[in-house]
Amino acid sequence: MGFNYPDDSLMLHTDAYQINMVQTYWQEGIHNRKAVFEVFFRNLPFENGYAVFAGLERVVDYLQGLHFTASDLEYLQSTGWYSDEFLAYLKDWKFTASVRAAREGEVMFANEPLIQVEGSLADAQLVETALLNIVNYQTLIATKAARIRSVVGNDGLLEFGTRRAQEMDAAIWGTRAAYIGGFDATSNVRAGKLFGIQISGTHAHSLVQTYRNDYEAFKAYAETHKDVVFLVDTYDTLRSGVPSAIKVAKEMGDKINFLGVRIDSGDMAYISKRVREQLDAAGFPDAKIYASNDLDEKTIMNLKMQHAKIDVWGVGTKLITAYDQPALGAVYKMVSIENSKGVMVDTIKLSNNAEKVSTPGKKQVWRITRNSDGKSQGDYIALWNEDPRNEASLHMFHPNYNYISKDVVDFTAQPILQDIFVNGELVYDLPALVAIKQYSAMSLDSLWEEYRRDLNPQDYPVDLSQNAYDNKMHMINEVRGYVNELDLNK
Ligand SMILES: Nc1ncnc2c1ncn2[C@@H]1O[C@H](COP(=O)(O)OP(=O)(O)OP(=O)(O)O)[C@@H](O)[C@H]1O
Ligand SMILES: O=P(O)(O)OC[C@H]1O[C@H](OP(=O)(O)OP(=O)(O)O)[C@H](O)[C@@H]1O
Ligand SMILES: O=C(O)c1cccnc1
Repeated sequence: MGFNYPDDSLMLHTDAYQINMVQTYWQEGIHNRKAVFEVFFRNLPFENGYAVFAGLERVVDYLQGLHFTASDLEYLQSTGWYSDEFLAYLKDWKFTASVRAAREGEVMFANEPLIQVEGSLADAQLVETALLNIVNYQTLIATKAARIRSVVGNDGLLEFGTRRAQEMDAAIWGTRAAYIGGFDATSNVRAGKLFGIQISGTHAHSLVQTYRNDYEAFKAYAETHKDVVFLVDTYDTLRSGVPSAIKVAKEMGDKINFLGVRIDSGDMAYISKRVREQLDAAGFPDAKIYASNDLDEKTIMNLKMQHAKIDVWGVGTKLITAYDQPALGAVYKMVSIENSKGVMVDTIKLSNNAEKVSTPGKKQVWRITRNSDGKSQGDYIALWNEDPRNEASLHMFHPNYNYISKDVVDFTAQPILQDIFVNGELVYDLPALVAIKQYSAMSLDSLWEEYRRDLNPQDYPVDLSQNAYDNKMHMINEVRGYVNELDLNK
């Protein structure tokens, strides 16, 4: 569509303040100073013990070949905010920064870089908004999906959210994120086409309403489809819906593959048990019971506690909208910048709220696993020039409560941030989606159960190296001293 702009691009999918700042830097001649920014979130969503990082593929797609098109520049000019010389600079601008990121599907934690952008101040600033937009949403949905997967065990899990999603992009990319987080299939046909996700589905109440009769509707449907699941709750699940489904399944025999029935209302624990009895008694012990209706991990867990006889769960609204926590809150913070002498200096953002004080310096996240059992001991955030693989013993301590500490020996340290772009060139082979999903399950599996449970999980250790910690303390003191000196209220 392009809203009548044949060359519409995502370049202006940003906040005006980014371009405004870049105009300042350009005017001052500092736009090419090197800077490092990192994306991280401060709190895990849904009070979960981990997050599933998602969005990298779209980030790559967005960054590749990013530039201002003619209509982008025309629009910027029409605002009257930017000088012709600056617009001429934007016309030739290309993204040439380096980007490092966690693999898609990786389990990640609060206060650790998910993505790192290192390049000119202009490059790093211009891409902030889109990067956050992508990663905030997709990571949130992948995490919600993983929570739901964790309560259903090996049951089937279908994504049904498109109709309730916050518009079309959210439906498509949310479906992809849900798949990474553990869903098996989706009802969204375009997501099937674009991403190769298995599509799946039953039928709506309107089919039954059209025929005004369960039996007629199921019969007509069965005559035109194989692998059928009948929605049995339009009029009366136990007296009409299920008996009609059974009748059609018996009549059609081998001509259809009767997969089962879906229930979408009522007391699903009670009804599913009665439906199971009816299907079994009719000789369909393998027919599955599908359930949907405002499900989420809490309701599903509760239904399982009630021994509901449900085999396949269809989840829409509460997954795709991240209903109980609609924002992840990931931020993009500058951690280092080149000074006028060409030297990189670390930067910090202070706050009265200790949680909001950023950790200065370009960093790597190291996942520390104990060799004896392959389980994660915690993440170790170190300055870029450090390499814990050279250490025989690693001192890990809580960044706020230093007395909580341990020394780890016989460990493997895996660097989490990978090179994605080097000086604007894509150097990363994007894995197939199914490989991302498998990687995610593996990454989750490396966590102790205590961090994985849905309710009140233990805090996974995210520690700073001694150098990263000392650097942070040093900078806090330095900035405090500077503010005291400068205090204009004095
Ligand atoms: N046994 C159960 N235990 C806990 N929650 C249940 C149980 N059975 C159903 N639920 C959930 O309770 C909620 C009931 O919602 P709602 O009142 O909208 O359903 P309904 O009236 O049965 O159906 P309809 O969608 O036709 O209004 C849903 O979120 C459903 O998933
Ligand atoms: O409840 P969710 O988790 O969002 O799952 C998707 C819902 O969408 C459909 O209902 P809808 O009332 O839109 O259509 P229908 O007439 O087919 O039931 C379906 O029956 C589910 O209830
Ligand atoms: O196929 C289904 O059963 C389905 C699809 C979307 C929403 N609700 C149900």
